[in-house]
This record gives sequence, structure tokens and C-alpha cells, in this order.
Amino acid sequence: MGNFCFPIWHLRNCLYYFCFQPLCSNSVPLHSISRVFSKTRVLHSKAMLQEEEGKPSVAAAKLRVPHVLTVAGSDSGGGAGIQADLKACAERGVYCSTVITAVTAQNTVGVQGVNIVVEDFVREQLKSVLSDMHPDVVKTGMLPSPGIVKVLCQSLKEFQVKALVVDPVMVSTSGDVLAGPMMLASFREELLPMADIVTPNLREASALLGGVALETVADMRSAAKSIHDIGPRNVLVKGGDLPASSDAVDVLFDGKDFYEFRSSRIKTFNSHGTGCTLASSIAAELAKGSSVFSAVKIAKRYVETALDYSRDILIGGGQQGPFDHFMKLKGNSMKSTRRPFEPSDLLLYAVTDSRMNKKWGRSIRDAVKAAVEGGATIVQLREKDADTGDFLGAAKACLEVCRHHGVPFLINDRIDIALACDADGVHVGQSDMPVRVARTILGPDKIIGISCKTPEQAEKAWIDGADYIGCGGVYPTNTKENNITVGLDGLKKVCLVSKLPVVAIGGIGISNVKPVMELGAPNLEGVAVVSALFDRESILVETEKLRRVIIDSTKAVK
Ligand SMILES: Nc1ncnc2c1ncn2[C@@H]1O[C@H](COP(=O)(O)OP(=O)(O)O)[C@@H](O)[C@H]1O
Ligand SMILES: Cc1ncc(COP(=O)(O)O)c(N)n1
Repeated sequence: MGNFCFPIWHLRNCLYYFCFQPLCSNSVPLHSISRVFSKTRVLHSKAMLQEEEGKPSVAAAKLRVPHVLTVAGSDSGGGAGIQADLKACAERGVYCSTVITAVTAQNTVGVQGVNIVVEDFVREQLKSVLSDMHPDVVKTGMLPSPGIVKVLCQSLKEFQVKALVVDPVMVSTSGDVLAGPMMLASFREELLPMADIVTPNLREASALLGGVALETVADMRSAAKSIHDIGPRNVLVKGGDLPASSDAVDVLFDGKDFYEFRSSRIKTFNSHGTGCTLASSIAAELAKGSSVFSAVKIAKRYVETALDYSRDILIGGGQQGPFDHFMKLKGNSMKSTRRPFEPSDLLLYAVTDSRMNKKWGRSIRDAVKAAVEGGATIVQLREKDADTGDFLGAAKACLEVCRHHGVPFLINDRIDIALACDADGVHVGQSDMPVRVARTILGPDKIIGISCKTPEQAEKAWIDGADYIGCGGVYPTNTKENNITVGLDGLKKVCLVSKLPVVAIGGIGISNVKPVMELGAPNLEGVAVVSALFDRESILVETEKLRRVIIDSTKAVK
């Protein structure tokens, strides 16, 4: 065994290998198996019926998606194992199925318990997935018994896949044993020779080589070469735990050349699950068709970005926090300033104009601040001529102001800017990015508004998934060239058919807002204005005045 030894406090964990309770020890009764088969037949005839009725059926679906099967342990804390694999594959845009080899009781402090799934049931899970779903790549994580390795190798011989990624998990970041030293022979003799790539960390590489010391990148290179001699096509020795290194260096050996993948070392406690994530991301990229080199490069970049993003998040009280695979959790912790869109947000919609700000000598941030303090209920940044860098800078500054006041902040047209600054949404025109595409890019939560002049456009806006309609120009305006005026009649027609809230726009100001709001048109929630606020000496005062008139004329109608 060389000097690969576990500290004494890990003995408690090793006990599980002798006294674990088999999970699923009862095999499935025969009658339930026959039920599964009869269900399959029912499905087939249903599919045929559906086709006859012109509905989509299982047989009609032809788009195969990249697919990784992970064979690993469950982490109750959700940071590593199966849970990390599912999240990583989802983030990388790959379908992930799961065969669970063990269930761990685990959190940010450590591993409190391990319950190994009986071999026959691991075999059954493997057969279910491999025989029907034909994954492209299999990725392994925690394989807690030699019997499970045997079952896996047999299944892989029976059902061929494009690639096998082996993460030889042995000890968790917390130092708890997940697969004891008795696994080494199975790894070396059975699994590694079948692997397209194996991804040991320093401790695992050392253990596979009988306990050699690994302290430098040069040591990692020679370890990669020695492990390659065991049989895998590629070896990636991970240097996350390399002592005294300012970079996080991983070494790839493909049997011929060495490659060093370097990233900055992120200072964070939230690194639980990095190894699982790296391996499943490599598997995901291989499933998409990448070479091993590209797969490792992309996976490493992804882990670094996600670690950096997650460096400050707080989940659990221990030293091994999970990280944020989707890079979205922080946004939700600022929830107090973000709430779902409400139609009443459209009451007084301030749309910016940089030429007017220039004319009055004020910054976009100050202009937006004055509008919001005066009572604007939603703001749109509309910069038709700005360079991208300036646009983004302005967007970030305005977003800060709007978040502070709990007012939604939208970007005109530029979805990239909205994404880059995490604005609350976008407003698009009929010839900009289609709403359906914008929705796919921005996801379900962001606000999408669209300009509509006709009832047909309003109907389509609803079908396509917009949140509100901007209808106009109600009056002639010089803030938009060649804009056809729809008038109060056109506005009313759109409001009558619309299933979405409507905001009126175009030439509206304090002198002509009353007839708009007094139309009493259904779904009309407010007015959007540019010059009436931003082409005035005091934006704050004008906003207050206009807001009062809108509220009064709305009350008069009701
Ligand atoms: N603090 C860190 N900053 C940046 N990358 C890291 C950090 N810690 C680990 N990594 C990277 O995460 C991946 C997983 O490595 P490692 O943590 O060594 O694996 P394991 O979780 O199996 O111990 C590697 O690509 C490694 O370089
Ligand atoms: C079920 C399971 N599988 C793998 C790991 C390794 O992950 P880490 O090294 O980050 O603790 C783990 N802790 N739990």
C-alpha cells in the first residue's frame, strides 16, 4: 500500500465498508417487471394513435441530444457527486442520466455516513439506462466496492459508449474516505484500462502509484506518465491541492505529449465538488464531440469561472462549501430589490435620451435618478448611437440607481447589454430580436416588452411570451424618425384585443396625457415618456407633476 494512509479519524468512515445497510436489498418482484413491459406496449400503441391524430409522438421526435451517464454517489449536501454532475451537464447543455452507487449523508463539514447500493441494483440501473437511452459518454465518480466496478465494466462491454471518463474518487475534500484502498486493484486492473481519460487529484494519483510523493508540476507530469502505463488513453492529474502554487495547474498526458492547463487559484472555501464538476464537464464536452484536449480546456475554464463567481456565497457552516454551477445564486440573494413584474409598473415609464441629457449637461445616471426620485415606476435605457462600452457603463450606473429604488430597469433593443449588466429586461421593436428568441436567451424571469401598432401584433406579442406592449405613437413625436402615428383610436384597438398590459407612447406629456388615460381602455396601465421628462430643466419636478396627472385622470375614469 506504500504510504497512502488515512488519518485515524477516517477509520470511522471505513467502518461503513463492513457494516453498511444494503440500500434496495429487495429485488423487484416479477409481477412489477411484467407491468413495466405491458406499459411499454401501451405506450407504443398510444404513439401510433397520436400520429394518426396528427399529434407529435415519441417516434416523431428525431433530435438526438448529447447525453452523459454518470455512475456515482449521491451527496446529500448537493455540492459533489451525482448532484454536481447533473448541474454541470445541465449548465454545459448536455442531458445527464444517473446510476447511483452509494448514498452519502454529507454536508459542508464532512461525510457523516455512507450507504452503498447493492451490486445487483447498480447493474439494474445501468441496464435500464444503457439499453434504452444510449448515452454518448459514461462518467464515473464514487465507486465504493470492487463488485460495483466489476458490474460497471461488464455493462460497458455489453453496451458500448463513445467515451469513458473516470474520476477515481477516493477521499472527499473534507478528508473522509469514499472508496477505500481495497478499490485500488479494481481501478488499476479493470476500470482504468477501459478509460478514455482518468482525472485523479494529487492524493488519488499518489494512491494509484503506490504512495509516491507529488509536490511539484514535474512530479505531476511523471505521475501522469506512470498512470498512463496502467492503460487509460489520457491522464489528467489535477493540481487543485498542489502546495504553494499560486496557479491551479492540471497536467494532461495523452501518451505522447504533456499539456499544462493553468488558471488563477481562487481563494474560496466553496470548492466542494470541483473534481466531480471538472470530470462531468469533460464528459459533457466529449458528448458534444470535442477532442479530449478541447474538452479539458473548456471544462477547466468553466470550473474556474464558476469558482470565481461563487467565492463569497455562504451555504452551510463548514469549510467545504458548494459552488454555484449556474452562476445565478448571487442574483437571487439581492431579491429585496428585484420582484416580479406587475402591470402597475407601467404607470409612468421613463425612456432616456442621451441627446437631451447632453443638451442639459447632465449625466445619464443623474437624469435617471431624478426621474426615479420624482416617481417614475419603470425605466428604459435607450441609446441608439452609443458605443457598446459606453452603453454598458451607463446601464450599470442606471441599474444601481433603479435597484436602490426598487424600480425595474430595462434596456432598449440590446439583449447583450441587458445580459452583461443583469438588467431586469429589454424592450424590443417589431424589427429587433424576435420576442421568442429574446425569451430563450433571457430566460423566464426577465421582462420583455414589445412595440405594437396593430391588434395582430398585439396578439403575436402574447403568443410569443412578451410581458407588456408599448403602443404608439399616440401623438406625433420627433424622438423617433418616420414613426407612424396610431392616434387614440389605434391605441384603443390594441388595448381591446391585448391580453397583455399596455403602455401608451409617443408625444405624450403633461398637456395631453389626460385624454390618453381617460380613454379608459382595458389593459392600458400608463404612459411612456421621453421629452416630457428628459427635455426639461427639472426632471424631478416634471416627473412628479406628470405622475399626479396620470393618477388623477385614471381615478376620474374609475
Ligand atoms: N482554488 C481553486 N482555484 C481555481 N481552480 C481550482 C481551485 N481548486 C481546484 N481547482 C481546479 O478544480 C479542478 C478540480 O481539482 P481538485 O480540486 O484538485 O479535484 P478534487 O475535487 O478531485 O480534489 C481542477 O481543474 C483544479 O485545477
Ligand atoms: C458522493 C460524492 N462523490 C464525490 C465526492 C468528492 O468531491 P469532493 O472531493 O469535492 O469532496 C464527494 N464528496 N461525494
